[in-house]
Amino acid sequence: MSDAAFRPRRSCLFMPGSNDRAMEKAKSLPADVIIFDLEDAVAPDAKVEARDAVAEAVQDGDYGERELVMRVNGIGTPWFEDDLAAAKAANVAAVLVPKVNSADDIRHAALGEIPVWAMVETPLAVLNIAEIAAAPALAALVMGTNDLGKDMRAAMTPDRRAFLTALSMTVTAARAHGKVAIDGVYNGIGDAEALKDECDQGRTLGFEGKSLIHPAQIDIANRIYSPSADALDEARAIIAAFEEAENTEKGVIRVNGKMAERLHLEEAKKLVALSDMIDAAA
Ligand SMILES: CC(C)(COP(=O)(O)OP(=O)(O)OC[C@H]1O[C@@H](n2cnc3c(N)ncnc32)[C@H](O)[C@@H]1OP(=O)(O)O)[C@@H](O)C(=O)NCCC(=O)NCCSC(=O)C[C@H](O)C(=O)O
Ligand SMILES: [Mg+2]
Repeated sequence: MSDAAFRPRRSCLFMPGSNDRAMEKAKSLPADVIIFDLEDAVAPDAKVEARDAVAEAVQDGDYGERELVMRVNGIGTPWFEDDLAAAKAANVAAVLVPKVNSADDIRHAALGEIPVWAMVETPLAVLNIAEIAAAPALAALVMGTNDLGKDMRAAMTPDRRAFLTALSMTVTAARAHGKVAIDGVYNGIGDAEALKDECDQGRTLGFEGKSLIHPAQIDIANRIYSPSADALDEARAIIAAFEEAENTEKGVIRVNGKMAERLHLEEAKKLVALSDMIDAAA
């Protein structure tokens, strides 16, 4: 993954492109990624106005370091082509395509330099996840557990047991191809404890962040998806140990009673770099 692609994506806040107040508020919210939605959160008769409003908001700036992503309407809808053109003209950081089913869909949405993010929210997308993740234009996979649950006729339980296969396949495919994997939204706005549990679960599965629907969810996602103080201490100890003169040529050493190989050194450097980026943006 290039340096430009490596950045914090702990909290990815969705907002309807038809909600001017939310788009204004987002300028001061500590979300790493802002996802302006033109799809399910916008009613059909508000689509065109929302597209113009999002394009204007992105072009006007004032969102600081936040990564600005536009979720367009699905391929085959009357709005898709114009949404893509607006995303390109506004020079968004990425275009998020819903209801993707195949690598052909990614090619269809590819906009030259603008990376494509894909919602993983259909049973076909889960079955085709390896080819979707391998598509060159694809930069990130974002779980859509609401649509996936509907199509699978699966129950939304707190442990998300119906989704574990899809969640894990998505992370595996993303990792196999050096792409980003973002977990799905949690619909309960006032339930901080349940959101925390779901963030813990997503992090354990390997996601690097969570998509969110409300400002009250940002701090929890940021906290859980930030490197912990203990993890940073361990990472810095591994880096320092490999820098010692007697270890510079070694493949494996002992650090604080644990085995550390070069792969751990690589991970340690990434963790420290991520933490530095988070601190710099704060
Ligand atoms: C879910 C909501 C409709 C709740 O709205 P509401 O009850 O009006 O929120 P509050 O009164 O608590 O809002 C307080 C203030 O915060 C601002 N706000 C609210 N939500 C957002 C937001 N997402 N981004 C930015 N700012 C937000 C309000 O404007 C209030 O501000 P102020 O008045 O100045 O104090 C609402 O939260 C909402 O619309 N959320 C996003 C919904 C959305 O985008 N959905 C689509 C993406 S999720 C999805 O599609 C899932 C996926 O595809 C799948 O299949 O799983
Ligand atoms: Mg969806």
